[in-house]
Amino acid sequence: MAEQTAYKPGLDGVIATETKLSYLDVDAEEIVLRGYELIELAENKQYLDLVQLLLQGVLPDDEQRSSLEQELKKEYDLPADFFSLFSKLPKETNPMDALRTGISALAGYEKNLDGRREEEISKTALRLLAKIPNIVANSYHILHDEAVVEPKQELPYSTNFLYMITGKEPTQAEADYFDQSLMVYSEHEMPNSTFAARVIASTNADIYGALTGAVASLKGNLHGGANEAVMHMLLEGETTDGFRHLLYEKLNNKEKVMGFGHRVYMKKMDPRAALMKEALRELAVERKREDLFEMCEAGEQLMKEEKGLYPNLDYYAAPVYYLLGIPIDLYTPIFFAARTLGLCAHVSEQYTNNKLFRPRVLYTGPRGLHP
Ligand SMILES: CC(=O)SCCNC(=O)CCNC(=O)[C@H](O)C(C)(C)COP(=O)(O)OP(=O)(O)OC[C@H]1O[C@@H](n2cnc3c(N)ncnc32)[C@H](O)[C@@H]1OP(=O)(O)O
Ligand SMILES: O=C([O-])CC(=O)C(=O)O
Repeated sequence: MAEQTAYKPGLDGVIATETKLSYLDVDAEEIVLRGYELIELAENKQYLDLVQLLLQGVLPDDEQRSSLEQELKKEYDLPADFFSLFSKLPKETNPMDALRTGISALAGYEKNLDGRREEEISKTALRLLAKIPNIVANSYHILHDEAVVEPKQELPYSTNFLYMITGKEPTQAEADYFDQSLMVYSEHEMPNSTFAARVIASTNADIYGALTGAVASLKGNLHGGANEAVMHMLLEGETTDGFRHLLYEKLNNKEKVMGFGHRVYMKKMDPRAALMKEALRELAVERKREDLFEMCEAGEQLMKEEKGLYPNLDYYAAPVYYLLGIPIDLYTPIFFAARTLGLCAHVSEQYTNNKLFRPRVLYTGPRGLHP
C-alpha cells in the first residue's frame, strides 16, 4: 500500500515549501519579511524599499531607491494599442477579469519569456510592477468610458498609481496612506494566490501565466475579493446601528462576514489590520467621517463578542480606500498590484529551487466497477 500522509482539508497547517521571503509568526505577532518585521517596515519605509528588499534581499539606500524608481519609470508605458484590448471587452467586465486578461496579453510582448534565472526574473518583475498599476487604473477608465490617465513621470511611484486611479494629484498625506497600504498588501507568506502562482511556476511555466492564475485566485471573496465586499457591507449598513443590525442578520443566517477571520491568525487581530485601523482613525478625522470609523469599530466589537473573530487586513483597508476616493471595484486590483511584488519574488524562488507540485488524494469513490 502506498505511503499515506495525514489528509488536511484545505491543506490547513501543511508546510508547502521552504522560503526565505516571509513567515507569519503568530505567537510573536510578527510578519517576517526577509528578517524584518512588516509593520515596522510599513511604518518607516516606502513600497519601493520593499521592492528591493524582496527582489534583491536587501533594503536600498536613498540612491539605490531612486535608481530603482528610474528603472520602473522607464517601463510605465504599455505596448502601442494595448488599451484597445480593454475597449473590446463588454462594459460589465469585472476589473479583476480585465486585469487577468491584461497580464495574460502582456506575455506576448515579453522579450525574455523563457528567462528563469533570478536576475532575469527580477528584470521581468520590474516590468510587471511598472505596468500593472497602469493596467489597473486605465482598464477601469476604459470600461467606464473615461479618458485614459497617462502616468506622470515626475510623481513618485505610489503617488502616480493613485493619480492614475483618481485623475487628481493626491496630497502628500493621501499618497503616504496609499503607499502604506501597498506595503501591507505586498507579501504575506503562502496565501492561496501565492500558492497558485508557485504551483503554476513549478511546471516551469512562465511568470505571466503564474501571475494570471494568481489574479484569478485573488478575486475570490474568501481571499482578496473581501475588501470590496467589506465596503459594500459598510455602505449597506449606512449607520452604526444599521451595520450592527446587518451583521446580526448575517450571523443569524450563518453567512460569513467579509473582512473577519483568517486561516493563520483566526483568533487574533491581523497586525496589518491594526495598522490600517490607525490610518482610518486619522483619515476619518481629516475627512469628518468619524461615523465611518465608529461603524467599523462597532463591527469589530460585535464580531469579537459574538464569534470570537477578529478583523483581517481587508476590513480596515476597504474604508481607507473609500476615504481616499478610490472606486470600490478597484480595491482588489490594487491589492493585486501591491502583491505583484511578493508573487514575483515567490515565482523566482520557485524557479531557483524547483520541485513540481503534485500531491496525492484520499480516494473516496467506488472501486471494481466494469463498463
Ligand atoms: C487579505 C485576505 O485575503 S484575508 C482573508 C479575507 N477573506 C475574508 O475576509 C472572508 C471571510 N473570512 C473567511 O471566510 C474565513 O475566515 C477564511 C476563509 C479567511 C479563513 O477561514 P478557514 O481557515 O478556511 O476556516 P473556515 O472558513 O472553515 O472557518 C472556521 C469557522 O469559523 C467561522 N468563520 C470563519 N470566518 C468567518 C467569518 N468571516 N464570518 C463568520 N464566520 C466565520 C466558520 O463559519 C467556521 O465555523 P464552523 O466551524 O462553525 O463551521
Ligand atoms: O494569508 C492569507 O491567507 C491571506 C492574506 O491575508 C493575504 O494574502 O494577504
